[in-house]
Amino acid sequence: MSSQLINGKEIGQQIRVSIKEEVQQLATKGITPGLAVILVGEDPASHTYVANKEKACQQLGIYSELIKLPEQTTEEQLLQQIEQLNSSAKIDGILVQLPLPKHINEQKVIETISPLKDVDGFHPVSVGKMLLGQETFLPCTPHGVMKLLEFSNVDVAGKHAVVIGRSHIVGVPMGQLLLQKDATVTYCHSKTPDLEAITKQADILVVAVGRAKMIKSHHIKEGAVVIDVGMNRDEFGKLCGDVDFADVVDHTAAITPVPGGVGPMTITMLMVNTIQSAKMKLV
Ligand SMILES: Nc1nc2c(c(=O)[nH]1)N[C@@H](CN(C=O)c1ccc(C(=O)N[C@@H](CCC(=O)O)C(=O)O)cc1)CN2
Repeated sequence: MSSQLINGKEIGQQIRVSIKEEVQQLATKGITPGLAVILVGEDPASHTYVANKEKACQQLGIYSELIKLPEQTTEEQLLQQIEQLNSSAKIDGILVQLPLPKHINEQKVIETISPLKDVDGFHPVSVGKMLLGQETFLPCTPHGVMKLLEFSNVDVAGKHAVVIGRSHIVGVPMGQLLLQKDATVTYCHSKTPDLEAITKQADILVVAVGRAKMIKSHHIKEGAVVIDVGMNRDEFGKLCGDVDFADVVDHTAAITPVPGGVGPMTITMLMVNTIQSAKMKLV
């Protein structure tokens, strides 16, 4: 079967063209969107991600502040930093890069960010509104997946979507967003007894488990759409997803690669959320 490669870099780029136009429109009204990114510690991957977020802001004309804090930063110091940004007129969006060092309570940090500036969509207020289908900041990775499906003309309504993974950041909101587009959604997770029996029924399979190349061709229904949210290193240190791409690709109608699939959409959707926040100044 010939499979369509869902190119997140290209789709993200298309979306960024319209973001740039929106930023220019806002400039005519005296508004420059502003994003603050806080990075605590020395995790190399996190350093790369925040550098890419800064670069995206620069390319699109979004004002950005990168606040790098040492590993030993206390929870109290981090919360104070967030409070300052909550009241900064220049900042529309605040993002604290995850994961945080172990001595800091992630949930407390998320709940300190003003829901009005919660461009990650992780605050309980944003999560609640998302579940109710109300307008809010949607979490960037699942929102990015929905955009990939839309731009690839994958109609979700009436399809059986299976989500493997139940993290608060990806799996759970992913299923909700698919449900809101009228998919029939099944969640699978580490306690699901017969994974294959369920994934084999999926018209759309979204995998977000964090285990390199775990999903093989025997998990896939012929002609399924496969979305790989995983980001792992294989035995040679090469970046790979949760799906064994080479084994699966010929059985799919469409599939995202890693790298170049879901990952680039995460940063693009962060830019979308930052603009959405800045636009609230217009009303
Ligand atoms: N506060 C947050 N923390 C984290 C989030 C998040 O959405 N908010 N998500 C991830 C990391 N992440 C963004 O922060 C992210 C991950 C991956 C990519 C990406 O573009 N990946 C590339 C490959 C990059 C590489 O070569 O290493 C790809 O898939 O093509 C962007 C953003 C955890 N933390």
